[in-house]
Amino acid sequence: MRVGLLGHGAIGSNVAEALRRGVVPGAVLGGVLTRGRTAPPAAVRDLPELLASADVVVEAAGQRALREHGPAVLAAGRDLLAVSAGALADEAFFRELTRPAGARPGRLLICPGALGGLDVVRAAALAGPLASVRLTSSKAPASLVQPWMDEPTAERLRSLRPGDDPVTVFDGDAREAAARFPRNANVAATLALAAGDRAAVRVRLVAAPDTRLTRHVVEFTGPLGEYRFELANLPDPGNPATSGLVAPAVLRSLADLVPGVAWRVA
Ligand SMILES: NC(=O)C1=CN([C@@H]2O[C@H](COP(=O)(O)OP(=O)(O)OC[C@H]3O[C@@H](n4cnc5c(N)ncnc54)[C@H](OP(=O)(O)O)[C@@H]3O)[C@@H](O)[C@H]2O)C=CC1
Ligand SMILES: O=C([O-])CC(=O)C(=O)O
Repeated sequence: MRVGLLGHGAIGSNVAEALRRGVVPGAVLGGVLTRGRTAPPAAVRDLPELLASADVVVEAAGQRALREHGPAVLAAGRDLLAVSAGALADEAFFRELTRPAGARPGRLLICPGALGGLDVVRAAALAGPLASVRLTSSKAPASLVQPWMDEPTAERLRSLRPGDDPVTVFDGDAREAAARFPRNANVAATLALAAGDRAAVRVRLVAAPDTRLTRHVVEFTGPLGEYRFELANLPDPGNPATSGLVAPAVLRSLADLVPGVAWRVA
């Protein structure tokens, strides 16, 4: 299975390196497409070249890149494994990507990324509607700074030090979280997709000066019980906004796509 990579940053470079080391038996690196700010190994010039090099395309390049390239990847019949699920919070784009054009379009697959436990969320959602679905994410304050923030707010986040109180920077629904924090709240959109109701997930983003870890706490109630689980991920050294777990999560998802795998914990 030839893997085409969109993006060669914190996630993409780790995925590329692991594929070259043979971490996923049966999967090899096809090509890598970036905006050209770096020159990654196996670099290709444009999307047609990436598609020619790949059976499956991994998007690890951001919500804008998923919008730009996702429809053409699917229309070309390639499966698309996406990490920037926040782009799907936009209703029109969600419809476009989940009803792809083309005679035999590829499948859209959402990687769990920095999150886990989505098997439980999806199973519980099949038993009946979920209630009070909540995600609370806390991470390094500086990685929550956004271009649209006013300077005093951005500066307040940048100047938080260990010992200072945590600051809630967002409290609202998953759709708005994903749009306002495109490099932080893809997990919120992923949880909303897993829960089956993209409007119902309540999201709180917290700037936490006291921890090295990025925490995601998922809570919900379903017809079969009450659930709460927490992940505490070390940030990726290349991008503190991104959990180090995301690249291995991509590799795990790719391993499940290799043809001929006889069993799996799905
Ligand atoms: N679901 C999840 O749990 C998570 C999802 N994410 C998503 O993954 C994305 C990537 O994260 P990360 O690797 O840390 O980001 P980085 O900023 O480290 O890397 C981004 C890479 O994408 C490339 N890129 C950007 N725009 C385009 C484009 N239009 N076409 C092709 N390549 C492009 C950049 O190329 P260049 O070098 O040329 O600029 C760069 O190589 C995030 O923006 C976020 O959307 C991130 C963390 C968790
Ligand atoms: O990496 C993380 O912990 C989560 C993240 O940035 C995102 O969902 O965009």
